[in-house]
Amino acid sequence: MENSDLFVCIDHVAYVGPDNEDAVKYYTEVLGWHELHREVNEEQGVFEIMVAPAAELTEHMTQVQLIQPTRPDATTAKWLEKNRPGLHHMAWRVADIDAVSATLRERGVRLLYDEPRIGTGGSKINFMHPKSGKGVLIEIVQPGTGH
Ligand SMILES: C[C@@H](C(=O)O)C(=O)SCCNC(=O)CCNC(=O)[C@H](O)C(C)(C)COP(=O)(O)OP(=O)(O)OC[C@H]1O[C@@H](n2cnc3c(N)ncnc32)[C@H](O)[C@@H]1OP(=O)(O)O
Repeated sequence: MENSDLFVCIDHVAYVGPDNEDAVKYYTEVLGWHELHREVNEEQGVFEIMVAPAAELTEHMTQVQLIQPTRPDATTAKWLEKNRPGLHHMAWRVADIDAVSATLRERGVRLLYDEPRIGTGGSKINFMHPKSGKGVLIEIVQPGTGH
């Protein structure tokens, strides 16, 4: 795969905190952002709200994903025990997650899941371990139809 075919844009940046309704109130009422989507992802143990600076997404617009853990054994709950609320990960959009995953593995990148899992809006997701992301947890995401 050519380097130019790997990544499309920064899809979203994820904030983790204990109270999503409080976080979304701040983004919408103080900062003037728009809530575009919300859902609970049982597998990941997160309640997430997608917000953007515009009411309609343009092609490569980056969203902020507000995340509240839904159970104590969720990875984000464990993260909150060790860190203050704040930026948790960055997600890079891809067109073909299987092809990109294969190329990244060939290049020695450590992906957390053998196969993609389901993310926001039916997207397909995987994560690069922070050790493979220069200290940053990076999600790769192939958008679904409800994104
Ligand atoms: C639904 C969705 C969507 O977008 O559609 C989502 O986003 S779900 C979002 C929530 N889901 C996820 O995050 C799933 C992927 N994440 C994970 O599986 C986990 O968080 C791991 C990345 C494997 C870390 O778990 P682990 O149990 O190993 O934690 P740990 O505290 O022992 O951390 C191991 C090392 O990774 C570092 N580390 C942990 N979390 C980090 C983070 N968010 N950013 C940067 N570094 C991080 C720790 O500092 C530590 O470094 P040192 O070893 O140097 O001390």
